[in-house]
Amino acid sequence: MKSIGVLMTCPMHKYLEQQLETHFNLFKLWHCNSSITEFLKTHQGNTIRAVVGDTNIGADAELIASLPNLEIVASYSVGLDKIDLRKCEEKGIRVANTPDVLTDDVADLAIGLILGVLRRICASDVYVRIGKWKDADFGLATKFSGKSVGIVGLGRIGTAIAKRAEAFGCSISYFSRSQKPFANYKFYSDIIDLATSCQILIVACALTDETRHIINREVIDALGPKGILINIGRGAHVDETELVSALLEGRLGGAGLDVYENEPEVPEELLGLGNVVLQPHVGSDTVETSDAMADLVISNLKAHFSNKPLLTPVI
Ligand SMILES: O=CC(=O)O
Repeated sequence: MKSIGVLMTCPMHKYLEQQLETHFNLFKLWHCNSSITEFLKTHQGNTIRAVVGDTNIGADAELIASLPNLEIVASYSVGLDKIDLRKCEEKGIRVANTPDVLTDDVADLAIGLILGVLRRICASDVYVRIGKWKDADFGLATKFSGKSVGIVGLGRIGTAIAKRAEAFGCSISYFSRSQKPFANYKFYSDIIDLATSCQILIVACALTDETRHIINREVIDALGPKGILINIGRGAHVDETELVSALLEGRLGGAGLDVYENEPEVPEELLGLGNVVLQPHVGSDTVETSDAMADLVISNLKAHFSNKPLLTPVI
């Protein structure tokens, strides 16, 4: 397989890069200072048969159009929102992603964000470090155990979050396109009803045209001044301007965010808020999970080029 051209769209996990270099003829898109077209002209775009993208740069229509011999997009992510799936389908290009291996990490972080916001873990850590404890006690936080948790999207990650929250004695309800026969949680077909009924709302669905800005002003107001919003999905699930103004005006109790609309840009106003915990899109970024995701990308590519079924096919 050493002669098969594989294009990586941006720097990802070093181990993945090494594995791709070992098994394939690796091209790195970020090594070009010119346009994609220019890069592909100099690097013989027609030798490239696979693209490996991630949550930053996937495979959009322009990239797909410039690779006449592209056969597969193997994404180093579970999210598919940076891949033009319609184009891939149209052109018979296979698509694979990295589900399952990252579920636990993302669900763990969702719980971490809830605890971070409610128990004010980041603020109290700073309090100790800067010596304020010597002057006065930190003050009170808010209990997590027993709260009502609403989950937007009860897929693999949403279900893993639900299980964890259950262990904290929380009542679980969810919103999704359809009721899940396997889930013993209260189903809401209307997201406003879900937001009204829960204290913590967690976004855990895929980003699609239907779920873009699914968390809008109405949902935020339904969640209310004591409500907490957790987003481990995609920034674009939330109308960020509305989120910022709700937090500034006290119409929302707090937020734990791993993702933003224009990453790595984070709205300036959020930086000064004590009721907000911010993470730099690291839901699946542990050594163990990153290695497992990389192995899955390599296995999908090897399967494809050996005419075997993909391990985690999307298309
Ligand atoms: O955001 C992370 C992913 O889609 O894998």
